[in-house]
Amino acid sequence: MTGIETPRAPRLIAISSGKGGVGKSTVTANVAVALAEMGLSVGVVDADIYGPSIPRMLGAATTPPAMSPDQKVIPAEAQGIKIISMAMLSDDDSPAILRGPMVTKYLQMFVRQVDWGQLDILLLDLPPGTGDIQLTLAQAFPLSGAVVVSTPQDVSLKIARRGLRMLEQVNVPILGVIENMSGFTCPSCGTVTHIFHQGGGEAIAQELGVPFLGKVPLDPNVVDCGDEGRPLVRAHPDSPAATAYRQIAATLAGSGGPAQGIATPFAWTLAEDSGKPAPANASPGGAADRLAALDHDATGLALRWCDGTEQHLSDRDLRLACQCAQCRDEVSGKRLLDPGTVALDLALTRVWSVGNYALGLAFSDGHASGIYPFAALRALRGTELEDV
Ligand SMILES: Nc1ncnc2c1ncn2[C@@H]1O[C@H](COP(=O)(O)OP(=O)(O)OP(=O)(O)O)[C@@H](O)[C@H]1O
Repeated sequence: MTGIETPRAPRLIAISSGKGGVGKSTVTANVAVALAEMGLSVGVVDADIYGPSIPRMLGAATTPPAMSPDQKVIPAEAQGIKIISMAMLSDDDSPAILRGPMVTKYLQMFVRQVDWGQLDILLLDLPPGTGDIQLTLAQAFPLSGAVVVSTPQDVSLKIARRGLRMLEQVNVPILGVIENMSGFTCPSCGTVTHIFHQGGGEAIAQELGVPFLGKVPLDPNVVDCGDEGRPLVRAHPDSPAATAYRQIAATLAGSGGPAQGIATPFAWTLAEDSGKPAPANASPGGAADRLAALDHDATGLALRWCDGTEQHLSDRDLRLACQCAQCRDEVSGKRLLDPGTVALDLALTRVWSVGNYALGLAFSDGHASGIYPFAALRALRGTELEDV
């Protein structure tokens, strides 16, 4: 059994930002504490592998973690929160130089091979940016949703907008936008003054139709608290920033509930009929881009979508529709796979989930590199495929 396959799987919420230094880790640490204060059982994965700062901000030890008898990593604990971070696996002075695939490997371990116990929420403090690593993460984990942190500055907001679009493309529900360093809290009287522009985060949330979770003001105490390992929500619980963190936590606690559709991750081996996902509810108002059930028989793969639409695609048609780099020219979109080489009796052998947005398919000819996004699958019409 893996770390997240507990009887009640925790909600995995990614905290992301388009660029570094906007306060993503500070938000993660304070929101985690606020969630724990609400009585929830909270874990944090410091997935910011290049600049792990969560242990410092929460005052957790960075000594190498112990292993449980069943060879799981025992997370550190501080402020009532379970924490795992790259900072525990490498010493402070040697920055982690890891390439993309290694990062994903570490993160898989952080989520799946850690003895988390029974968690309600697992927050993932992502590395900044909207590149490959973030995309791979969205594919590797069944995220309940993601939060985007931005500052009120134009450039940060533009990058945040790009990040939001990327998350939308991979079907990660966007739980909302947080505008950090919005206005300045006077250390003596607590009044918030808006030195820079403000409200940009709210405008972007509105423009993209996602929730706006709140504004956290600039507060010099945030920096000291982060450096001393005493999160602001504990050290200055009545400050405007602490109030903002608590409001954000309350909204997050009630959002990102179980996503519609079949539970992910799954890996279904057809010959053994093992790992087949259990069907979920489908109804006319349901999501058109979520799968409610999968079945397979001699005529092909049957898909039922959450809005009740039924679809049937033969194994061979699915193989011919593969969009991987071996089968399609990435630039021209021209098919490289010769339909004449695909046997008429070719069969589907395995089906697995890719994040919340696609299926991976393997076939009896050994081909297993195709990823089939839900939107692309829905657009396929078996009998209308232009092939022989
Ligand atoms: N609301 C705030 N008021 C004042 N300082 C803040 C606030 N939020 C964050 N900071 C400070 O800004 C700096 C960057 O914050 P943090 O490390 O959380 O950003 P980040 O987005 O996680 O950065 P990176 O991903 O690049 O590591 C820290 O010194 C932190 O204390």
